[in-house]
Amino acid sequence: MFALLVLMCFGDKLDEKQIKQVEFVQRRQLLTFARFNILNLWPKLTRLVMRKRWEEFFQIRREQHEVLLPLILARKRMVEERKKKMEEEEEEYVQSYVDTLLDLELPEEKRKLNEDEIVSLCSEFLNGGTDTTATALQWIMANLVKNPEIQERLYEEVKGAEEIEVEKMPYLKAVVLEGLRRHPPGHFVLPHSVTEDTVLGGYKVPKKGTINFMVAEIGRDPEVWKEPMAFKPERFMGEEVDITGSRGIKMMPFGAGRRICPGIGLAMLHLEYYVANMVKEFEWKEVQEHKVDLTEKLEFTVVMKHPLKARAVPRT
Ligand code: HEM
Repeated sequence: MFALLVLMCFGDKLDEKQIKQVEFVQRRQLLTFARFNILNLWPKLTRLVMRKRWEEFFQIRREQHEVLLPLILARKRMVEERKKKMEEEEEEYVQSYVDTLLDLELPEEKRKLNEDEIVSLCSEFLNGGTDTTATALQWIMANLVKNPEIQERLYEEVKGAEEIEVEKMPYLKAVVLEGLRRHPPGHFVLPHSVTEDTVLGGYKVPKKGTINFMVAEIGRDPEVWKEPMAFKPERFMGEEVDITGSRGIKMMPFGAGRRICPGIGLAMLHLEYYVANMVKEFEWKEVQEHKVDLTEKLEFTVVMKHPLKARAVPRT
């Protein structure tokens, strides 16, 4: 998943060593996220009393720059060369995320993004799109291992297809949606700030107050969902479910409204393709010594406390 996101971000394929370097700086950032969060609460105060931690934070950021920036600049040079070539030889190339950032002009400020901003946006793209999708995939596969009859019904839908055409596979979509409802990778959205005094559900929320939403509880509300803790993709069959929240909210694994996850389309596509191909090529069986255990554990996302261990038997 990470290598795929790196390819989408920087364009041309990087070698294994480069991917490992990117993975190292990004993973370290994720793992230290909680430790540095406090610096953000009272920056003026913590700059005085937590100087060591600030230094550590800047050092990690510097090292991230040292790895990501050369890749961005190399891509910039390559795109410029290719653009020249294209004019001469009409050659085409696939756009990467970095290309779009290099082209972007901020309309209000009438300026291009600077290097620091591009590094941050690449980092956000890589971190935002890897753990979330990989976690969701693991939960979905765990439920398919635990429920062989659901896996079999899905296999019936995907087995004949030469290529996976997700729009013709309603049960596949239902399996992915049920996975996201029952096990959203994030149990909360990112913190949101209120722009004016307001009242929500009878509670006064003051201007600048921080609020969040209980994503997992919403998707497991027994007043909205029948048998909410059961894994039943059938509940999504024949029913158009809108997960963007534009027509009411029954589940919101990607958030809702203006700050909804910008990777929603990509994530759904990745999940559908991965699940379909994994089930098409292999039968996923439970291993006696490693029974599927759906206990949750909070890391950067809410992951399986005991990661899935299954036997993948090639389909003949
Ligand atoms: C199953 C996969 C994913 C899930 C469940 C997920 C979920 C979320 C959630 C809940 C938020 C916060 C929304 C809010 O605060 O209201 C978010 C934000 C974000 N996601 Fe995703 N996401 C996924 C995949 C991706 C992918 C593939 C990308 C990009 C490649 C991505 C990039 C982002 C970014 C950049 C933000 C921050 C947006 C902002 O600050 O406004 N996500 N995501």
